[in-house]
Amino acid sequence: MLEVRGLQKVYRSASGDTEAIRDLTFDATAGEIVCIVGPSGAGKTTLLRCISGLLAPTSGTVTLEGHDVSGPPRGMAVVFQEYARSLFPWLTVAQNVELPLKEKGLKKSDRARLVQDSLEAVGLGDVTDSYPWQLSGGMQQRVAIARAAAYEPHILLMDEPFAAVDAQTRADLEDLVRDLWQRLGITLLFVTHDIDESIYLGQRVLVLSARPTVILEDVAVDLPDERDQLTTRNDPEFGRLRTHIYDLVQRAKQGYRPDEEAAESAV
Ligand SMILES: Nc1ncnc2c1ncn2[C@@H]1O[C@H](COP(=O)(O)OP(=O)(O)OP(=O)(O)O)[C@@H](O)[C@H]1O
Repeated sequence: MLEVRGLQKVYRSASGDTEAIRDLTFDATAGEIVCIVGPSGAGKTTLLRCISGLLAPTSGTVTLEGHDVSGPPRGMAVVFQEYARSLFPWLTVAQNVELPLKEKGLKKSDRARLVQDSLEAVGLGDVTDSYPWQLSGGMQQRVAIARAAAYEPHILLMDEPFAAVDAQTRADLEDLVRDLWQRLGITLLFVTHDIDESIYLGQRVLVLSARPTVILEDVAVDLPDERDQLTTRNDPEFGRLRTHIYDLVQRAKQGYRPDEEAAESAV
């Protein structure tokens, strides 16, 4: 589904170069949930921007379903942290969800069905004619998720989508995302700061080093596919993974890198 090969990104500016990503190589197979964690400023957003074709890599390639990504790919949807900025305040909830479907060229009856189905799937079937600013933060993020789901993407990228909502809403949205993922059979790449969230959602967790980023470890999450907030988080394997990933992220913050050469340049 997705192949990232030798990805490097250097931001160039008059005040100097910033190497955000040094060398990233990984795959995601169709239907997989891969979570990405790493220290603040590691380059997680940069990585998602390169994968979504919004930013050109300095070197390396991103291939989606066999095609090189050089602009926003058709089969991809993205949900960002800032739902308030990603929804149009002058459009109703239904119109916000419908907009990308118009751009996709779907006919009116198909659009209406997808809008209604996706809003019902996220529990917002009764606020379709409201405006985003009339909804709570958690509800607005549900609209953004419904918009992505209605688009019927093959791959969905989510960049810290729940960072701005309260803990209870966050747990509900995590379950919603797992539910949509299971029902739609999509591939999901999910960036988060929250180690527990990465384990709860993921089948794999990619742990990134500090900038310039490389992969420290590709951790397999060996937990049953049926997850719930109490049982899964109390599973001894969940605790083991939490300790392991926490330790990796702490070492990443202290400058630990897997390759000798990079370790020297980071000092
Ligand atoms: N447009 C830009 N121009 C120059 N440098 C940039 C630009 N965007 C990001 N950077 C730098 O690249 C590095 C990686 O940034 P990025 O936002 O990808 O990290 P992140 O892991 O997503 O951070 P956080 O976890 O804090 O959200 C940072 O040092 C940042 O300052």
